[in-house]
Amino acid sequence: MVKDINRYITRCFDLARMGAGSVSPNPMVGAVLVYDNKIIGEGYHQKYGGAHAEVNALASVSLSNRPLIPESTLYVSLEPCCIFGKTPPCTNLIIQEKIPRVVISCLDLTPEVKGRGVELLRAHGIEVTTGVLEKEGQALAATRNVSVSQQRPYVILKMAITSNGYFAPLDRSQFWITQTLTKRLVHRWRMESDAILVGTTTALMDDPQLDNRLYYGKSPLRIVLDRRLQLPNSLKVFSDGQPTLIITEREKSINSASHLHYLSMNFGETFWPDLLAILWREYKLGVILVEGGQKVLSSLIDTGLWDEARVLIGQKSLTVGIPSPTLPGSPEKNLKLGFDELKIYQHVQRS
Ligand SMILES: NC(=O)C1=CN([C@@H]2O[C@H](COP(=O)(O)OP(=O)(O)OC[C@H]3O[C@@H](n4cnc5c(N)ncnc54)[C@H](OP(=O)(O)O)[C@@H]3O)[C@@H](O)[C@H]2O)C=CC1
Ligand SMILES: Nc1c(N[C@@H]2O[C@H](COP(=O)(O)O)[C@@H](O)[C@H]2O)[nH]c(=O)[nH]c1=O
Ligand SMILES: [Zn+2]
Repeated sequence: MVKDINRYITRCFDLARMGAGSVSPNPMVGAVLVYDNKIIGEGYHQKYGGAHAEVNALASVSLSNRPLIPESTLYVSLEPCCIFGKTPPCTNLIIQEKIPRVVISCLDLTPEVKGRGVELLRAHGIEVTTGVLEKEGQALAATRNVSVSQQRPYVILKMAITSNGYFAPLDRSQFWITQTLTKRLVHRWRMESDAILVGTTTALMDDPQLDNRLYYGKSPLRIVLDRRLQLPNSLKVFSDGQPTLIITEREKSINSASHLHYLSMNFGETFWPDLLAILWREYKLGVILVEGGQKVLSSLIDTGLWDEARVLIGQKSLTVGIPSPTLPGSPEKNLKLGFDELKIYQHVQRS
């Protein structure tokens, strides 16, 4: 029985992941409806602003199976919403459809939901089980749950380092550390993020494209720090016609192209919390991938404003160079990627 429950929740997770890159700042959510140990409906949140997983799961039930709904169990990877957001509350639908049992992996930490969805269902006599494969469910909902509780995007630090711990050559020229195949994984991470951010020197020295060329799906918004608007217009992030947000303390340059957006702000002590709060509140960015350089990554680590770090270790080495940023603690995961290695660190926020 527990095995079956875990299997259905795992199916919810698999469905939820199909929304990666399309639903942020909403969470990835999957749902299955089960009658007599058979799945009769399943769905996931496919697009930001679109129908929720529960709605899609119920809509997928065939006409002949519809009478079974009031005798079925709904499995959902995240607590059903009980608020009017872009769509009506899923709790209303579950109550209307007379679903007698709901099994949930983890709670939605959106302040207006946060357990109220569960309470509402129980108040209507629905049997609710929570906490099934909770750790996996929380990992899937982490970007959403961190952003709604911290009022800022979920921040992923990404860096490539040499086998002997260097980040870049001393002259700051571009030095490719990882194998070609790893690049495709990085482009997948880009697709799954709402924005990529880099520092001024990285934009200048690497002239990166910062787009998703090697995986399916969208490219994220590019964010470049350019305090004094000193970077040349010829850089790819400014000249390829795709959108870039430039963070500066100057006023927007007159005559700028329409794909270039400017955010003028103070580069003082509270720069990072101020910037992240604006990116969440005004730009609705739920996940940011920070791709360097060393100064930008180190200053985010120092302020504690990061949630996850993905460190790629290549086989190449440098005899001298800029040392890699130092992360506190030890990695939660160590993975082998062909000739490269990937270490994933999680940063537990003080809330
Ligand atoms: N191995 C890897 O994964 C990567 C390596 N690189 C390499 O790293 C090198 C560049 O790194 P690095 O020199 O550290 O430069 P960064 O790309 O981190 O840019 C740093 C500059 O950004 C500006 N800046 C504005 N606000 C901030 C802030 N709050 N915190 C930090 N910087 C801020 C400053 O310039 P100003 O004072 O002018 O405002 C600062 O000097 C290059 O060699 C590049 O090839 C880059 C990315 C990834
Ligand atoms: N050197 C290095 C990386 N560098 C990162 O990749 C950016 C280039 O992006 P693009 O121009 O879109 O391909 C560059 O500015 C920096 O952020 N990444 C890696 O996976 N491995 C590497 O060895
Ligand atoms: Zn909902």
